[in-house]
Amino acid sequence: MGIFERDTDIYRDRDALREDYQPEELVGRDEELRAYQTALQPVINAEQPNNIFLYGKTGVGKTAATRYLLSHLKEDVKQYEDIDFNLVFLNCDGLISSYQIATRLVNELRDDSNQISTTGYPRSSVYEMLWEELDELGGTVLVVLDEVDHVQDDSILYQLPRARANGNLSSTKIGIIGISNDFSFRDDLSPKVKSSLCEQEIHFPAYDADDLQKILTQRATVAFYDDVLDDAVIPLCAAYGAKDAGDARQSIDLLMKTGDIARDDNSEIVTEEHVERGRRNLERGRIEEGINGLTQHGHLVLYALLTLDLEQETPVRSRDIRPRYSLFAERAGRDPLVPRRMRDHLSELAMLGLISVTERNEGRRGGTYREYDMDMSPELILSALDDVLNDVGVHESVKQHLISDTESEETTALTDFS
Ligand SMILES: Nc1ncnc2c1ncn2[C@@H]1O[C@H](COP(=O)(O)OP(=O)(O)OP(=O)(O)O)[C@@H](O)[C@H]1O
Repeated sequence: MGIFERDTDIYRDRDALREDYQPEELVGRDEELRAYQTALQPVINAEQPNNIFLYGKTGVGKTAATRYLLSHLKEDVKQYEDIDFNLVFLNCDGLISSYQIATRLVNELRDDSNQISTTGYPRSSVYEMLWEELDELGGTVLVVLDEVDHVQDDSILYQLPRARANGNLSSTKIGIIGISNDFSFRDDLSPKVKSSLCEQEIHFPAYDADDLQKILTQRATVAFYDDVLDDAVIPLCAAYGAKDAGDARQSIDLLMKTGDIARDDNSEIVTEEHVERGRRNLERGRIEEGINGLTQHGHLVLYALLTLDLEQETPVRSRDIRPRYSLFAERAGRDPLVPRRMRDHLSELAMLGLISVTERNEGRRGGTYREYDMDMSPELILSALDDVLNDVGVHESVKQHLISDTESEETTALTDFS
């Protein structure tokens, strides 16, 4: 007998939980889909399309809604002979300049034998090639720029929506759909870009627990066999998703991790306990990834705040974190950073969701200040702070939280911080 055997007791189609799965219907997005459909209506009317800007946090269905509506649009235009419709979809992740976007678009529009190199041309020549390719298509062209916030200069975002108005296109009607999860990107656009690119804006809010339940139920029906999921599983995954960020991707990932753990257990049903383990497992991965990306000073600030938290000293102001941080920095053989730079590290930790920050008001004297607190379980944080513990030593407050393999070593050395 071979060493591999099929184990499909739980999953009917696990791929339905993967990122690249396109659901047939989008649930819980009626209002946004209506607004989006209205904004796309000029295409069907053979009119100049709107430029549309979609924004909202990560995992709230911006790309899914775009793919869903554009695939319908592509089908529905076929009934009108006077519409020649073309779609170009570009994800801007990894493309930071207008030049790179323009060369990629030229290459998307050209056949394989006629591609241009991604360096070496003056920008104006690449734009000329782009106008030529676009105008040759004729009809209506929609260009989708997903994750458009990666682009660091405005040029293409100004040129593309205005290509017709500026006389660069004569036969083609062009519309741009920009998609972004970076709220500051839209605010930082220059007024002239904003007014053309953001002609129609559609905001996708975070999902609440009810929305996430609907989304998860839809996926689970395809992914799992009937009656395999305990009744509490989907509500629990949805509740965690809503509490975290209202992100459908994260909730679907949790459901998949939950199913995988149940499968690894050879369990015939998926239970709440599998959800809890799945959540811990994903959280550990997320924390490790966040912590690994920090500098040593970031680690030292985090370790300092963690020890204060375990001594019940949180929430705490940065000036009260500073003595502990400075002590740890010295132990690690590093000069402590100035207070402002230390606060930058606290902000970064808060941005990564590793710690929480609350703005407080000093009352009648007017000033505001920030207080910091820990959000994550100490065990998870410590398991990712190995190097710092080696450099600084084990603080008394964390000893009982060191995870079992370290804990079991009777020799875990405590450092004297007095
Ligand atoms: N309303 C919905 N119904 C069904 N599935 C959904 C819905 N919203 C999101 N999803 C699913 O959640 C995942 C994330 O959605 P999507 O990629 O559209 O998010 P996004 O807002 O574009 O995020 P990002 O800004 O990170 O690209 C996808 O697998 C998508 O199919």
